[in-house]
Amino acid sequence: MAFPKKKLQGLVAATITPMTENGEINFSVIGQYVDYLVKEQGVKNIFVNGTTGEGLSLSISERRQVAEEWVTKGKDKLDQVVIHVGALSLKESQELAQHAAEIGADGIAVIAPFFLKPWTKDILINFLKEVAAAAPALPFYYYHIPALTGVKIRAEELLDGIQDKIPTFQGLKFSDTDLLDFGQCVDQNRQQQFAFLFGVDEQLLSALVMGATGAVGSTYNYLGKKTNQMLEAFERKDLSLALNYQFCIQRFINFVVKLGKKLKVSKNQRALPLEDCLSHRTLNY
Ligand SMILES: CC(=O)N[C@@H]([C@@H](O)[C@H](O)[C@H](O)CO)[C@@H](O)CC(=O)C(=O)O
Repeated sequence: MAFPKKKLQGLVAATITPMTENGEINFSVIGQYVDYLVKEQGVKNIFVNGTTGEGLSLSISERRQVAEEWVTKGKDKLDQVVIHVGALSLKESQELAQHAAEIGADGIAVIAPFFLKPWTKDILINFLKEVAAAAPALPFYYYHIPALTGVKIRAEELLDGIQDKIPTFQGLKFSDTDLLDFGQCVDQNRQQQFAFLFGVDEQLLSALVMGATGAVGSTYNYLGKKTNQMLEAFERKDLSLALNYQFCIQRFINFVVKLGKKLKVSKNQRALPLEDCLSHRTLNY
């Protein structure tokens, strides 16, 4: 077993799956995408085939190919490539987990099955355990996203004794706004070396205060640099500056949220005054 592996920390970009105009996966740009994340955003960890990557809307064959391409193109450039392998079918999830191990991914993550839902902690744990067992050398992360799965089992409850059941358990990707639940996950597992990865980008600063060790999110694809500045300010205990960065990021996300489905960018038009939002002119510090 490859443990203990380097702990997953800092920013993790939840990658978009690039598509052609015909709805086919555009593998040809993944190499450039890796370079962009590393060089322009300072982000060296990625989370593939998750919510942002529309993993659950892809076929199993597509998910395998996408995972493989990211691992191949990220080799010697990225620190960690985590593959989301959750599926409604246990067999498919296990197949994807095994495949992630074969191609040399650095970890796997799994959401709760969301159609016929597990209604107790034990049922959910049993499902996760079976998937994790298909890749026994890979760090395993539980991907908690109750608003989308409808599975409301509290993460804090799930984590209680989890390593006894899933020895490869390494951390939690927490995509929810319940900071009581998140804080208790951290507080009750201080003896463990788990990664606590927060997934609500607009609230990351609050989660850092609660003990988040990193973050997985869609905005780190393009706000990675800015968010890294927030992490640095937080590390230096400059909370006022960190808050300015968080507010800046919130203004951006708020703008996009308000646009909703109307968000369209023509070739010559910027969707929003990104520079105004992100430049030092707006950040009054
Ligand atoms: C529901 C959703 O898509 N949440 C995003 C956030 O990064 C989200 O886009 C961001 O906080 C803006 O609201 C991530 O938690 C999802 C994610 O990490 C993933 O793509 O797997």
